Amino acid sequence: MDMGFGSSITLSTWVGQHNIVTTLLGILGLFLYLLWNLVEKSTDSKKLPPGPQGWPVVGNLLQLGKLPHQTLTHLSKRYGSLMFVQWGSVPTLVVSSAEMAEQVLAAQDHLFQNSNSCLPTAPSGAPGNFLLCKNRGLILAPISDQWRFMRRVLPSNPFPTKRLEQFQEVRREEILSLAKRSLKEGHDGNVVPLGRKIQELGYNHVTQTLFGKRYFGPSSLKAENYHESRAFQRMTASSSGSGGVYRQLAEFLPFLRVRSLDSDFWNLKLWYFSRVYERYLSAIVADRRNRNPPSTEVRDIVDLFLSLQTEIPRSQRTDENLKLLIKDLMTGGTETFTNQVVWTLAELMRHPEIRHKVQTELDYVVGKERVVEETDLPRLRYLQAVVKESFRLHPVLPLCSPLEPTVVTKIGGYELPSKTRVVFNLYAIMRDSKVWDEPSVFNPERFRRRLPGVKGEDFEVLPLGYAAGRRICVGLNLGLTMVQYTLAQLLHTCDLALPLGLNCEDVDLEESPGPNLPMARPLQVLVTPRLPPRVYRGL
Ligand code: HEM
Repeated sequence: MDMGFGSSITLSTWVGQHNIVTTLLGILGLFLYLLWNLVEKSTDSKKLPPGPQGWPVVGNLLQLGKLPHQTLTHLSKRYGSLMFVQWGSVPTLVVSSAEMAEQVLAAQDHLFQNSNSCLPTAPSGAPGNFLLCKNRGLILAPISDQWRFMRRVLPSNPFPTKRLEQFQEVRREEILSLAKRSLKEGHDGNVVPLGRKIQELGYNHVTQTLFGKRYFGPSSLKAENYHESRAFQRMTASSSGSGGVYRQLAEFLPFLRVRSLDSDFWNLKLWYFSRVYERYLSAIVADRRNRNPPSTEVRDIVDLFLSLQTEIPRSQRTDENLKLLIKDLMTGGTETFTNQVVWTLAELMRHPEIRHKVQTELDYVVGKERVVEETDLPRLRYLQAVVKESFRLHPVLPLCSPLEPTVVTKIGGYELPSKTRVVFNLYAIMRDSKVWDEPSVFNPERFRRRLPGVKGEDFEVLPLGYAAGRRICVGLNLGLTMVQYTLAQLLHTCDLALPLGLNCEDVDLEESPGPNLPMARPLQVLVTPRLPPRVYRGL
């Protein structure tokens, strides 16, 4: 067969020759790649921190695995607490120890003052744009005037004690409802899916605090609320999920962001979901604005926003900003809380002696004739230690959003190119063996001996982000109170046990790569009452 190259050759000869050519080209490519790496290493070795060898184009992305915080922790043991990795086209510095975190943040805070920030695992296209309005709200927005405004609305301490007190009744009601529903469902020895119940509490609490509605549990299923409730439940279910590894890669490899690759219609679903969400929030805001006569009473965050006449200029008191705020607080305050409580309970089910100690403290401080009140929390010192230890071992946002200094900068003696992202691996920092004995062991006693705070001021325990990095959690007081109060009420009103045939060691602590690091397998327990029946009758 004439292949049109001037000479007549057979198809098999042509293919044979081309196989050789392809192999030679492959070898040449590999040789050039190794040479390129060698040259690059020798020129960069003085200025870049050590790190694992990457591949062309994808860099170290394929090495990250399903749980990047764990892989990076493992790698940092080999390459050190300042490690350089290449995430596709993005050069990244990973900080993995308390000492380095302090050096970078405390000493060099000025570098990050106007830095960009973007979540490493959030594909910017879909959830970023559709759900959280990238660049405009808080969570995914770079540090900008709009971001500063949003943080000002929730002043430097967004849920200060006085404002926390205002919503105390909501918390009490929702947490008691969780205990009552768990007891009811656990009646007759039924296994209770506690994780799901706590998730419902998380949503009910946030939607009640934000705009006075609840969508889970018996009272939400009243006839007039039924359809809205169902719609909300469908909406929350469809918004979860990370979109898969492929879409995560697309964050770092721009050429993967091709519309035709939306083969499972995930982007389309998210777009549809975001429209429904938008309509739903618009109705809530419009309803409140059109209330006649306008209410002067501040019952929730929406009321609060609308009442801040002097604090927020009129031009900023828009429906758009209010909706952005609701979206961010809902995203930030639900699954984080849920997963943190579930991780703590899982540890307590694995360690019955610690669980009993918490209950002994509760009986001593609260007694058995009434339920726990929020005002009891400061006296529950052992419970506080348990919560801190759970925050330390199970950070639900293990890789905080990276910071990106806008200028070339020197960190730890290394010169980093501009646009290098700096990622704080909270998981590694809080398991630093230079700071903690037996760092992987759940041992609340360590917080009885030492008392580092968890509000970002102490570089050894940073579960809520780092104060110096400016993006510290805006709901930290609320989150901390909710986690402590939920655990206290649940452990005081209920006895928890593992289903028949399961031992403590069977409680599986495997992490799932889902958003906010849930447990891979749901926590299932038996729930029975532990207070005299008259206490429950009065609730
Ligand atoms: C146990 C509960 C919680 C944990 C462990 C937690 C953890 C965190 C962490 C680590 C960050 C920093 C993320 C980063 O640097 O990228 C953060 C930010 C944030 N959190 Fe929380 N959080 C909790 C509860 C809450 C609650 C109850 C709310 C609100 C109702 C909330 C709202 C937010 C928001 C809006 C941000 C973004 C702040 C910004 O980027 O400026 N969080 N949270």
